[in-house]
Amino acid sequence: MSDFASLKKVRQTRQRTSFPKIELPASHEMTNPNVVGETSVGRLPDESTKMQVDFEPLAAAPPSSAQAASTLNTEGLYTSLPPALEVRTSDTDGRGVYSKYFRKPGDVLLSVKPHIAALSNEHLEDYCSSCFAPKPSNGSLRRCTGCKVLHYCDAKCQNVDWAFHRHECAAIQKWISSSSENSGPASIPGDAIRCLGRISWRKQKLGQDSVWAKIDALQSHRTSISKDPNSYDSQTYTQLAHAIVRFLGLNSPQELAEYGMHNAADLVDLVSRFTTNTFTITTPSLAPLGACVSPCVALLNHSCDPSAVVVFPRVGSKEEEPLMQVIALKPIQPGEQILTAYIDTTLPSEKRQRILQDTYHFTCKCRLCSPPSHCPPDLREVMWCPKKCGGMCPLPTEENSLVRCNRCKAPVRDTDAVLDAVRVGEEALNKAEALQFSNPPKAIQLTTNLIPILVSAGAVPSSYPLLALSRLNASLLIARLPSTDPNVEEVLSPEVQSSAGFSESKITPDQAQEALDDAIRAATRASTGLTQILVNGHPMRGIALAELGKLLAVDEPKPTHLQEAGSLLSSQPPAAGTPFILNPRIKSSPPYPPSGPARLKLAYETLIRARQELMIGFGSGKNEGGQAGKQVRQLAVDIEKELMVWKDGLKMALQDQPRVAK
Ligand SMILES: C[S@@+](CC[C@H](N)C(=O)[O-])C[C@H]1O[C@@H](n2cnc3c(N)ncnc32)[C@H](O)[C@@H]1O
Repeated sequence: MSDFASLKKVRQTRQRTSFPKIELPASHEMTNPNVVGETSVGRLPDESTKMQVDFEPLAAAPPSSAQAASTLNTEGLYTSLPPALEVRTSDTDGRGVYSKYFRKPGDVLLSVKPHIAALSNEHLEDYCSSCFAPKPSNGSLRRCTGCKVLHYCDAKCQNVDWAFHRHECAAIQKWISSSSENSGPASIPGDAIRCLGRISWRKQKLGQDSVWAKIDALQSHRTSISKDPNSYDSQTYTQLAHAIVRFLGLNSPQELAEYGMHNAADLVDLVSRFTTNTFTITTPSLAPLGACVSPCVALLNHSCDPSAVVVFPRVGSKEEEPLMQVIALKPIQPGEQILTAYIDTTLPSEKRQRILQDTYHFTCKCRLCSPPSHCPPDLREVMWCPKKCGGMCPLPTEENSLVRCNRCKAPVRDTDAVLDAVRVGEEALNKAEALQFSNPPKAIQLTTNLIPILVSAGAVPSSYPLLALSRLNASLLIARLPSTDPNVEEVLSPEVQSSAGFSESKITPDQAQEALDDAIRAATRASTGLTQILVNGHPMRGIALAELGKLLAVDEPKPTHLQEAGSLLSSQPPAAGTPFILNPRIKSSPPYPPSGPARLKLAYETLIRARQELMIGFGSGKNEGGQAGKQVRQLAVDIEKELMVWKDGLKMALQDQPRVAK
């Protein structure tokens, strides 16, 4: 049977889903890198290492040698793609990657070790900074004796990383000693800065014609940076530019030349190329781990309805990891552009457009963002028909409150109630997201309370913010589950006791069963929502199903619906994503989750479905669905054996029964 350890770990690492915002010491003056007519000076905290970074006027700055170098590097960048792919340029989205041949879902289109990668601060102790493997459950990682910050599996991993860590090691030590608080992750430069440092030091050592200069051939949005000093991108660019100057230990603008930069515009270009082209490295179960840059993967353009996905399935050798792969999600025709999603595509279109505009400076015109007029409403933005005819209506908005069912045409009368539920739900989601690590019981309470409000307002499981609340709720409830390890005796924290109304500090079997069943219901709701809107085989769907299957496979602390032995073979458990969760208006549903053998059978079926999806999202063939797919397969095999034991036991019990005389 399964345990919660891996599920809990996933939850702990789900802290960041997109490009990181870095924190600078308060002494850093915030200046807009692109304000024309205003002299902006970046101040460093340590006066002795103060360097003036004049960021003005960047938009009008002439092409620098770094930009000229990009022409040279473009050729090298394109030839690093495998022969089955080619780069083409269009007026709408610039360069993009096209497939020369037909590819089917699950095909690995591109497989590379990222150019540069760095773990985020909170993972530096628990993951190897070279191969990104987690700390072994029965052992520990080795700490770098220099910086005492990065950790490695062993000396081999450290050697592989040394070319990158060499300068970084000294720079981290200097950074820590000049920080006001000199312990804990806050006093270490973030993953974005460490990535930028690693690129710069490689370029400094190997020169402007080396592979490390390929980043200069990537797209920069320097000239599109907002002129508003308070805008998100303006602040991000300023912070990153200041921090990189400090991390590289630059004392004068002239020193930028060593890194192929000749003025502040070049520095901002570097930062812009990074923010436009960086990826979040994830674990095989999609928890964020850090940041990386891969110039050839960065040539792929975006769609909110993508044909491919970028994943880190952990199928490479230690030296190849973290191996980054682009996998086909849909059939791709010869000559078709391969498109991946840069953002969380479960969000509604307005939110997606805002993030794409703020971070990537473009307006998406994909099928989801600009649907043809006859298209049914997007399931991210719909509610059930108020007349319960089984049809759906677009969720009302402030601008469009006159909405009707797409089937029976009944209007939604109480639009204010729906608008209120959505508004309150969104507020609770923001609060719960902010509190999820500092105060999980409060975050659980917020999400648990708001889900029924949205459900009774008619929201479908895939709609925003219900799906986001359900996913957060499921991950919080999984993290709260007591350990299944018989050697670990857990005591409830006073916080959990008061929030859940427990009178004892030790969890009883009844409470453990209830907590497990709650987590299963929450995971089912989240998985149902994801299945409604994401394409078959999307890695998020596969991982959500795998989590649900693992939960169903956990030994029940106190089985609640023990079946008659004779009903084993005939029992029909509800399929994963049961109708009562899909449509709460259907009242006469069987109890969910089932108990005993019916539950085990459901676990098996869910894991089989998960494996089929993981075999697409994390690659078919040799990949075998990546590490997640292999684990799920093993668990399904174990459960199949357990089901056989049940069946055999039942047969024997029936044979042993005294025959009833006719
Ligand atoms: C990671 S780069 C992709 C490669 C880029 N097209 C190039 O020429 O280097 C991201 C940038 O490409 C452009 N882009 C990507 N997808 C797009 C789309 N669907 N529509 C318009 N522009 C897009 C945007 O300028 C975005 O900031």
